[in-house]
Amino acid sequence: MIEDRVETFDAIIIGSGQAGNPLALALAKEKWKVALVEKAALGGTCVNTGCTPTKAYVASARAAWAISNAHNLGIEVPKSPKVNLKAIKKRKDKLVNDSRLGIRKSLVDSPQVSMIRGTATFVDKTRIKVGSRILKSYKIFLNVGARPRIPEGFEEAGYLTNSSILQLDKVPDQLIIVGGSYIGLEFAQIFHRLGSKVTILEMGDYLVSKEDNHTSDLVREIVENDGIQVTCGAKNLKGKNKKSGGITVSFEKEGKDKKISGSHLLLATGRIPNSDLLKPENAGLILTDKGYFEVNTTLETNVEGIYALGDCNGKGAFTHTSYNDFEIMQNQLFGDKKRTLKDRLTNYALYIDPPLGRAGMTLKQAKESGKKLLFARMPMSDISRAKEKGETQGKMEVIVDAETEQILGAAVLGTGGDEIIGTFLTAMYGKMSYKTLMNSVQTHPTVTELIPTLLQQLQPVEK
Ligand SMILES: Cc1cc2nc3c(=O)[nH]c(=O)nc-3n(C[C@H](O)[C@H](O)[C@H](O)COP(=O)(O)OP(=O)(O)OC[C@H]3O[C@@H](n4cnc5c(N)ncnc54)[C@H](O)[C@@H]3O)c2cc1C
Ligand SMILES: NC(=O)c1ccc[n+]([C@@H]2O[C@H](COP(=O)([O-])OP(=O)(O)OC[C@H]3O[C@@H](n4cnc5c(N)ncnc54)[C@H](O)[C@@H]3O)[C@@H](O)[C@H]2O)c1
Repeated sequence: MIEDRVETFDAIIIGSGQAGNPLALALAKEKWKVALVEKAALGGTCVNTGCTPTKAYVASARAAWAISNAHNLGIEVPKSPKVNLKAIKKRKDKLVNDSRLGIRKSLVDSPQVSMIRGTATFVDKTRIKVGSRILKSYKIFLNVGARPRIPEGFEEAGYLTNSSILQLDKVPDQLIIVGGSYIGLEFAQIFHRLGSKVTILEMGDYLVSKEDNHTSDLVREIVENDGIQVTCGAKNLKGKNKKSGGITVSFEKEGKDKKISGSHLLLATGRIPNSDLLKPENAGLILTDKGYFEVNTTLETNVEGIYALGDCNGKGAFTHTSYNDFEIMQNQLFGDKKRTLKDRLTNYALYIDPPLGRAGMTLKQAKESGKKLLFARMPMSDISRAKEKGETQGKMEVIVDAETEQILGAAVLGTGGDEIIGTFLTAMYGKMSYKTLMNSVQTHPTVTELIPTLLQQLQPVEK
């Protein structure tokens, strides 16, 4: 009976994320008949509730901060800035909408692509159900992304997530943020700078615990210098709505019971993959213990013909890693088949101000690799350009393989760090000797000109 209704395609893509959309267009260009299934807004997380809206808010928050701190540069501003969150949101909504419309237009303009709205589930290895429709293909690409993880203890609390906080049109008076990592820190600084009193509660001993402790400590110093309250080592957190309005979060710290109250609560406690929504068991797909699809280095799952791209494969959690998955897929399907996950280096930025740019290994990871290492670290306060800007918080550091002379990792926490890290990354992709970069002449006055000086300071690392 079901077979009567089956619509066949050369490929089915599930999820209009950072890999799904370009893949649909690339397949269409090769004259494949493609179904692209999406349950929510086109563009996925990055466009709608991730990078684009948050970095729009980061820009507004930076403007508020620059005005409030202009007196440090000899500019007297008669009054503190008046923040209009409605206007900030409107600007953000326009950026998001323009991006969505661009994606929509490119897909609609492609007659090979059928846009199908709804939640997809597997019927079996080759068939997908969306509402009353059954789609069939021997090539299925999953780009279903992830959603906020809500920990136990918040069943009785009204909370915000990265998505709902972007819908507020009034700045919260007191914002409690549970989770002191990428999402928590970016929103903490945004809303603090827009006028909220912000408290971060983190269960671990360090903020951004994936970084080296030295980096985490400096990040903490930066956000605390801004005026954000931070409590690490907060265990057993529970949230409750107050009868009088607002929220109370209770927790334990060093064996003592503590409590704080606020007007709003943001949960920034990690993300879980949307793999479960697909009923993957119907296709015999294997998931890792954290719910990610298991993939090989060319993104194929344990089921032949089914591929997983982007956040849902657990191999990256960023827009650029999802897009790179698309590039690998395209190369495997239509190119020389040389590109694989093995080529990719770790890189990302944490968009607090000043930002942290990261590439390759942390020092802890490099030590665990057992390689002979060289290491150097310098404070941002040593750089003329940082001094001239009056933005001297942070550091630059680099780790080198003593035998190959190649750079294994770098961190630039400081003004322009998100851009400057690209210099290290380029040297790493080029498998360049650190000496080439050390002997390069960089432009004065830039923060990048510290790189050659930093490399001159390299010292062996004790095992
Ligand atoms: C607050 C925040 C800030 C971020 N900032 C950055 C940043 O600055 N830089 C950066 O690189 N990364 C950032 N990220 C991460 C980045 O947004 C994601 O890594 C990126 O969007 C890649 O996602 P994706 O392509 O895997 O899937 P997504 O973009 O999440 O798309 C998945 C799509 O699949 C759809 N879907 C899911 N299940 C089904 C189903 N069963 N049927 C139909 N459709 C389905 C979803 O509705 C969604 O549209 C941020 C994330 C957040 C939350
Ligand atoms: N700039 C960027 O590229 C950017 C920005 C935001 C998000 N992202 C992506 O989004 C992903 C998710 O970010 P995230 O910050 O939510 O997740 P995360 O997994 O990095 O951090 C979650 C934090 O919440 C804490 N936590 C978890 N449960 C808790 C509890 N019950 N009580 C107290 N603390 C608790 C954890 O210890 C951890 O520090 C990241 O992996 C990142 O890739 C990227």
